[in-house]
Amino acid sequence: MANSLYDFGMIGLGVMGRNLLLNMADHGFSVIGFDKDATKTGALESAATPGTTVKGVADLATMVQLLERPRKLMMLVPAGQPVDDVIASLLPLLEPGDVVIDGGNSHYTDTLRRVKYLREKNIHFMGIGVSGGEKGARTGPSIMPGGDQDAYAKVKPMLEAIAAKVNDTPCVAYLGKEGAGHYVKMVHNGIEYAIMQLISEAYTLLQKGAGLNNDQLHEVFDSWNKGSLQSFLVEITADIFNQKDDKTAGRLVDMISDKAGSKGTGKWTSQDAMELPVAVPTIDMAVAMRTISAYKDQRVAAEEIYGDPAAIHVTAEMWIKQVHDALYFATILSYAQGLAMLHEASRELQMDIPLPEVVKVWRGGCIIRSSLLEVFTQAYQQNTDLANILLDKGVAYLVKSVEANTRSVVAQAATAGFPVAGFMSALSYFDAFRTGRMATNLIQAQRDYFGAHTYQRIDMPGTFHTEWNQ
Ligand SMILES: NC(=O)C1=CN([C@@H]2O[C@H](COP(=O)(O)OP(=O)(O)OC[C@H]3O[C@@H](n4cnc5c(N)ncnc54)[C@H](OP(=O)(O)O)[C@@H]3O)[C@@H](O)[C@H]2O)C=CC1
Ligand SMILES: O=C(CO)[C@H](O)[C@H](O)COP(=O)(O)O
Repeated sequence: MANSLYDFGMIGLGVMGRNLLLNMADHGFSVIGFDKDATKTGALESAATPGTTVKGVADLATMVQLLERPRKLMMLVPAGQPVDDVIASLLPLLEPGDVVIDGGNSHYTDTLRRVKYLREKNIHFMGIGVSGGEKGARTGPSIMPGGDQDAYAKVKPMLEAIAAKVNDTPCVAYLGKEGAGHYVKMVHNGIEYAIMQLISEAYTLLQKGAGLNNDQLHEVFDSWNKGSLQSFLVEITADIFNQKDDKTAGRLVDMISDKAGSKGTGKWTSQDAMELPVAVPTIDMAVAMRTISAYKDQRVAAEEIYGDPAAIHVTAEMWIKQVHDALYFATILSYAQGLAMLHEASRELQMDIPLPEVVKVWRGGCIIRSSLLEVFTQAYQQNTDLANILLDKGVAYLVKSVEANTRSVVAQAATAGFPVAGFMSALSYFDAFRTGRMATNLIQAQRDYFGAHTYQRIDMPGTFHTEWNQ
């Protein structure tokens, strides 16, 4: 490699950057990575598969000089200021036509700003969502590119080579204009938050409601992963219940604090949904529950005052079946909310997001991959402009098949006092969505009564105001 230039460069050799670069090398690309921490550049080279071409450098200018023109490089650094800092350091080193990719979880409005700024300097800037965590990055992630189509053409063969494959189809596709890649990744993470919240609710209903121990929880989630709930998140949940603690005689899950962290993408999904506007209450609830999880002292004090949930009065066998169905129902509703958000954002923000491609890209490699994505892929084959997957006949059949058990779980959990805001919000969204005439006519009447906000009638066109109670 002494006189040759490298195919691809990576800035930031943390969890994602290191593994994605090694994945590229495994697929025959010569790669070079930069990190300011020399231990990470050394670790990159020593982790490379023998026979692959991988170099680590601790000087950015050296990396840029060693890249084939036009240069193709990606940054995988924390979102926010670090991305702007990297761009500022890169700019004096680049030439017109070079392609710079932000593969991190940046907010799409930052990506829009950076695309514009770098376009003025004839640099192609792309926001690309990457999902799959550490293992996915190494062996095949789901990749969500958006932005400059010419730039995408330059990196497409490499992205297709490293992406996860489903039936030999790479889990990567062009997903829309400018900030679309990061928008789709943000909503992916919003759905991820919702499903994780629902699984944690199923856990409490089975553990505290039916008295299942960790071995039994492992068995239940493992069996669920072999059926209609097959998914990456259910699969890793089964594994988690099996993990022994290396510091005590118990299981690790029981020793982990119940304060859940977050890096922002779930909150952004809720915030941007309200901006559009579109309703994503199960995602909103998932964000809120992580927030409530931080109020540890207050929750412990409140438990003293209000007591524990009451018992569930069905057999464990029946309860497991009902909770399974509620999780299936609410998981479909979480995808429905996220995909409806993408449908609306595509139109409202002129991003041209191809929903049929999004669900195909999510079938493999990503954190929210599940057998349900095949169902949704078929739904979008029937109607490429489907506003909400709940309107698809195949999806409706599945939802109806588990509706009664979902109502039963929500009713019993509410009666007993279990915290199942995710399940409740999914059911509430469903019940509002399937109501042809909601009670919101009364809200319109109230708004007109106190604020002269006007209303529309159902029997004639126009805008009306009434002097109420005259
Ligand atoms: N971990 C995951 O599962 C996933 C993460 N992401 C996203 O990918 C991005 C990277 O995440 P991840 O790899 O987990 O993070 P890590 O913290 O593991 O790695 C980030 C790397 O960026 C470096 N870095 C930080 N600031 C700068 C800077 N100003 N200039 C140059 N390098 C810098 C860090 O160096 P140092 O440590 O020396 O500061 C570190 O090597 C984030 O946006 C994250 O949200 C996306 C999908 C999944
Ligand atoms: O993008 C990811 C997975 O898809 C990252 O793991 C992200 O950090 C998850 O979000 P949070 O840290 O807020 O739970």
